[in-house]
Amino acid sequence: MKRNPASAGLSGEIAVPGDKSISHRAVIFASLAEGTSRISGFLDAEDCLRTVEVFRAMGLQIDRDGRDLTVHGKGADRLKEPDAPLYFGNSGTTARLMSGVLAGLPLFTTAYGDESLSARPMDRVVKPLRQMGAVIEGREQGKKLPLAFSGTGLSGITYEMPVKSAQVKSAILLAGLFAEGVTTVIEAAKTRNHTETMLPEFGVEVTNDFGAISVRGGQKMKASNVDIPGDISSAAFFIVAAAVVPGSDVTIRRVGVNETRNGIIQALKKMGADINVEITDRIGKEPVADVTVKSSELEGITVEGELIANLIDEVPVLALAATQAAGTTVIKDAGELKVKETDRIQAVCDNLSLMGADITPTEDGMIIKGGTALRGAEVSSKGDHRIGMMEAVASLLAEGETTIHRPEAINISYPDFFSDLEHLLYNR
Ligand SMILES: O=C(O)C1=C[C@@H](OP(=O)(O)O)[C@@H](O)[C@H](O)C1
Ligand SMILES: C=C(OP(=O)(O)O)C(=O)O
Repeated sequence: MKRNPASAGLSGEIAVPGDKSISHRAVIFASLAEGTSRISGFLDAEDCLRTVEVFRAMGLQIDRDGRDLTVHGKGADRLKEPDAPLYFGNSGTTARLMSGVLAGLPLFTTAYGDESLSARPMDRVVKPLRQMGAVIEGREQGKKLPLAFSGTGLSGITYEMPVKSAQVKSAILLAGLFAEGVTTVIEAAKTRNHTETMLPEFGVEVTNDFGAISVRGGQKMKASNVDIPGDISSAAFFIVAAAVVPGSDVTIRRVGVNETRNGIIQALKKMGADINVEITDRIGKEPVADVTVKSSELEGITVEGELIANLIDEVPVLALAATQAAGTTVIKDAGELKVKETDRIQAVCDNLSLMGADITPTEDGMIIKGGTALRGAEVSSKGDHRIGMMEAVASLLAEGETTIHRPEAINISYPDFFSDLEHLLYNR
C-alpha cells in the first residue's frame, strides 16, 4: 500500500488567498461609489468573479490584473440596465447582497443561479426588502431564484433579524442606502461585521448601537482603496490539518482574524490545539496575523450558541478535527448549515461515515465520537467547495487511497488549494 503523503506531517509556510466576504464587499462598494477604487489581494475565485461580472453587465469598467482590481466607479445612479439576466453562479453572498442593491436601483433586472443556489432560500432577503417597498417577483412567490427586480422608491425600516446571517444584514443595509430615511437592522447574534466596518471607508456613516446597526439613505459613496487580508475560512483547512496530522508545524501568513470570524481558532484552542496567533498588521478595521499551528492531542467539546455564527463555514473541517479528538464533540445551533451550498450536516456526516468516522447528524448539528481511525474511501464534494476541501484534509489522515469526486467545486473559493497543500506536504 502507498504511504500517505502526510505521514511525515505538514510543514512550512503559505499565505492563503484573499478573504471572500471582504472581496465581494470591496467590489460592491467600489462599484456604487464615485471615483476610482483600487483593490489588492482580491480573491480571484469563481464566487467573487461573479460579483465583478454582475457590475460589468451593468456597464461598469472593472480592470483585473490577477489579484489587483481597478474599479472605475461613476456612482450608483450611472449603472445601466443589463441586457440579459444576471448570473450569480454558486454564490450566496452575491445573490443576497446584490438583491439589496438591485432592489434599490431604478432599473429592471433579473437574476438566476446554478442548481445549488437555485435551491437556497431567498425569502430571507426578499421579505424585508419588500417591507421597504421593493418590487420583487420570483419563483415560489420570491422564495427562490430566479428573481426579478423593478426599481422603485424604498423607505427605511427597522428589522429584527429572524436568522443569524451577515448576508441578510448586509442586503438590508445596502438597500437602506437607496431608501428614504433611516434603515436599522437588529441582530440576534453578532455575525461577521465587514459591511458595517467597511462602508465608512467609502464615505458612508454607519451607527452601531449595541447590535442595532443603522444607515441613512441617500448618502454619496466615494471611492476607496482596499487591501484584503487572507481568508481565515480558507486557512481553516490547513489549521485543522496541522493540528491533527502528527509531526506538523505550519505557519499561515497574513490571515484576517477579525473577532467575528475567528471562532475556528477559539474552538480548536478549547480542544487543546497548539495555535499561536501573532498579530502583524491592521488593514482598515481588520486585524491580520501569522498563525502557527503544531500538531497536538485534542479533546472533544460542545460548540454552540454565539460561537456558531463565528465559525459557520468552518463547521465541516471542525467536524473532521473532532473525529481525531478524545471523547465526544457536540455541534449545536447550526441548522443554517442545511441551506448552504449543500445540506452540510448531511454531507459531512455521509462523507466522514464512509471514511470510518463515528458521526451522527442531528436537527441542528452533529455528534462526533472521536478517536476513530479514518480509512480511504470514494467520496464526493457534492458540488460544495468546503466539503471537497474537508475531504482532502481527511484523506491526509486516512489509511488507503481516497478518491474525491467533483473536486472542481473547490475553485468556488480556493483555486490554489491543492498546490498550497502540496507545498506544505512536500515543501515545493
Ligand atoms: O456575508 C458573508 O460574506 C457570508 C455570510 C455567511 O452566510 P450567512 O449570512 O447566510 O450566514 C457565510 O456562510 C458566507 O460564506 C459568507
Ligand atoms: C456558504 C458559503 O458561501 P455563499 O453563501 O456565499 O455561497 C461558503 O463560502 O461557505
